[in-house]
Amino acid sequence: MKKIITKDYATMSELAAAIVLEKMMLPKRVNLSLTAGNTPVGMYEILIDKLQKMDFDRSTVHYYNFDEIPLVGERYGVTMSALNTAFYDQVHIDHGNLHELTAENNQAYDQKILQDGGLDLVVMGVGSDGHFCANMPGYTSFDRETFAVSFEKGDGLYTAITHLTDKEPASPYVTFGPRTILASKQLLVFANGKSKAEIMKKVLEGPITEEVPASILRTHPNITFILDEEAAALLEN
Ligand SMILES: N[C@@H]1[C@@H](O)[C@H](O)[C@@H](COP(=O)(O)O)O[C@@H]1O
Repeated sequence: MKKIITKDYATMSELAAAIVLEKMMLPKRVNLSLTAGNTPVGMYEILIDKLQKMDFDRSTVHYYNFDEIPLVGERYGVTMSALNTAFYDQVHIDHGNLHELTAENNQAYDQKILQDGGLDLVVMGVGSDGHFCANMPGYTSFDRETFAVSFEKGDGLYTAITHLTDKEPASPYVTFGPRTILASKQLLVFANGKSKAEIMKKVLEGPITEEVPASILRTHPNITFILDEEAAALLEN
């Protein structure tokens, strides 16, 4: 496990962008999974700026969304819409290179990834409750590959999900499971700000437990955590 602590959000974003860019430039097919959310906003700004200025072969890089909350009456769910806006549309990624995770294809998704050569890099944030992708505390089993989770209007998951979108979510949501993530060749996890300090202490230095889903990530042999000083404030090591 590699841990990098940066002085601020801008430096964290630069380092993350450099790791992603290096992968994108490999002279071969590259399979990436990238996170939505607030954490990667700075990273995407840097990547967009660099990619717009360089001659970049977009055809060799493929993107596999790692979770999705479908929306009632909408073509795209929460994650795909967010990634389209934050990154894919900005750098004109061909839709043939975007692999949507859906309620229909989730059971075959791990097999598809394997057939496509496996994931080269997954970039993830961590929720302040310790979730990664959509592996929530209380709904996580470390044995799982990609799976769907049903919810009903008004139940605990529905309530948790409505914090992530202003629109009406449609059951089930879908997510990579821990086994899907751990099968990736490389992982990058980043976190910034005081609101992530307590959870990053648990993720990096607490017990590995399904109650803190992201704690399993540190068992991966090729994982880098990048934290700004605020998110790292409670770490002992
Ligand atoms: N599905 C996403 C996660 O992939 C993301 O890591 C998390 C943290 O988001 P943020 O970066 O906004 O804190 O939010 C959502 O739940």
